[in-house]
Amino acid sequence: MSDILIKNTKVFVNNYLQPAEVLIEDGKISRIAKEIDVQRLNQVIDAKGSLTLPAGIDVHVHFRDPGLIEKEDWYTGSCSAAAGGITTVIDHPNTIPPTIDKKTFKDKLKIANRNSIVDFGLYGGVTGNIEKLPELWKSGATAFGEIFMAESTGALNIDEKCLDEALGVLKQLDALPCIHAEDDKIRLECEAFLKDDYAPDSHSRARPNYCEALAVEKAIKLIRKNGIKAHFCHISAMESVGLLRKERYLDSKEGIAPSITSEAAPHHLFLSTKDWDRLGSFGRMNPPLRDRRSVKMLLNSLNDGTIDVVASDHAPHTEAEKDVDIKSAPSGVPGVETLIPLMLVAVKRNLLPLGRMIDVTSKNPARIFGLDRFLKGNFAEGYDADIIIVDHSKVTEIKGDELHSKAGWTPYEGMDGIFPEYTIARGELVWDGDLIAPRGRGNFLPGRGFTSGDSE
Ligand SMILES: NC(=O)N[C@@H](CC(=O)O)C(=O)O
Ligand SMILES: [Zn+2]
Ligand SMILES: [Zn+2]
Repeated sequence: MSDILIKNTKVFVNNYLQPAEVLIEDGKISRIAKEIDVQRLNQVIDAKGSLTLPAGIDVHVHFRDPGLIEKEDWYTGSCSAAAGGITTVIDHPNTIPPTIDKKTFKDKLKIANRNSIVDFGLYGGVTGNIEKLPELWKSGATAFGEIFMAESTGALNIDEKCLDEALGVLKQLDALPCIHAEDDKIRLECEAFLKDDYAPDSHSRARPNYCEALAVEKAIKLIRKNGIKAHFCHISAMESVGLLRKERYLDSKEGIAPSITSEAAPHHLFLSTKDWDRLGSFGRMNPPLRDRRSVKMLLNSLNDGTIDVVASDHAPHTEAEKDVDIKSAPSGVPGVETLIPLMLVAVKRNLLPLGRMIDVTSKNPARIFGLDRFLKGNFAEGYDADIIIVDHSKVTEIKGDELHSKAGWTPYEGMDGIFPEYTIARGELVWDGDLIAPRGRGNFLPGRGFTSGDSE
């Protein structure tokens, strides 16, 4: 494996940016110092004053492979990740077939092993398959979900009774459930009421804030009843944030670590219901675009620590699939490649501090999903060299046709992004303006329940 010395750069260490050099050996960060003297080196990168930062860990992607590879596959999805500064992903189970038992898990693992250029974990799906959860855990599922409380792409949603049962089993396994919280009864009622309304923004009205908040509330009750730790996917409504804040408070009063963690998606942080006019049916995703008040609240809660993680919910669909009326369009937008670029612009605009951005895109996802065991999520000597080099002054326009997802479009068209100059994954240069990584170089990062021999 080639060694790399990054010269003429700045690193964010001890809470401030400081000039440094970074030495990478055997895939690890081996030294961070003002000056590093080495005799023989394979490669020197002159960062020309750019920042060397931890790469992102995106715990919420839908790479669509197997079964939906007209939308994305493990190679294109992982290329899109690497080009956007993400070196680890966790893939959700709503593929065809869905990842809901040992066989479908192993089949997806084989495909990912052969094709992914970034390291990856896989979620185990939760449907009516309660008796299959232990075998998914043993096969190496990182966590479980997304557990759909309402219909979304793939229609894997379950009712409260089934959720309760699943939480009971996952508690026994000591595995983490990840919940897509929307209330399906409210969705059905609102959709029926809006059945003749074809305005794109009717999708936001069909799944209103209280549709999410009520599901969050119900899920919290079941989480507490089962005494389990849990994670909420893509929180978007201000009312949900209030509920999560309360749970944080209750845990802190008991003097215990937070039992409930959550993530926000870039489309809920950087887009709003104002974008319906521009996006039309391309703006359809679940949970839907929210109004400015929720957007502001979401950003505040990312800053104050109520929300722990930013994850893309990369959910690509082709342009042809999306370019239909709002009710026929599938839900979901691509986002793995634009997550870090949008967050870097947010830092530049003082919407959140750089240290907090690093926490929510790298440190916290590693800790919550147990990837710190693999030496991920810490920009420090001895940890995996998962690194991006970014020129913070170089703001460019996001263009869908320059991104690497099969989707070929982005809801952020024309918006500002700061893209990485280089992405280094476990010490290997994978992106330098071109993708230079061999297919299949990504490693599987199995969950804690993995029993070797059970998953080859
Ligand atoms: N977010 C979406 O609107 N769609 C996701 C599924 C999901 O996360 O709900 C998809 O897989 O297409
Ligand atoms: Zn979801
Ligand atoms: Zn999703």
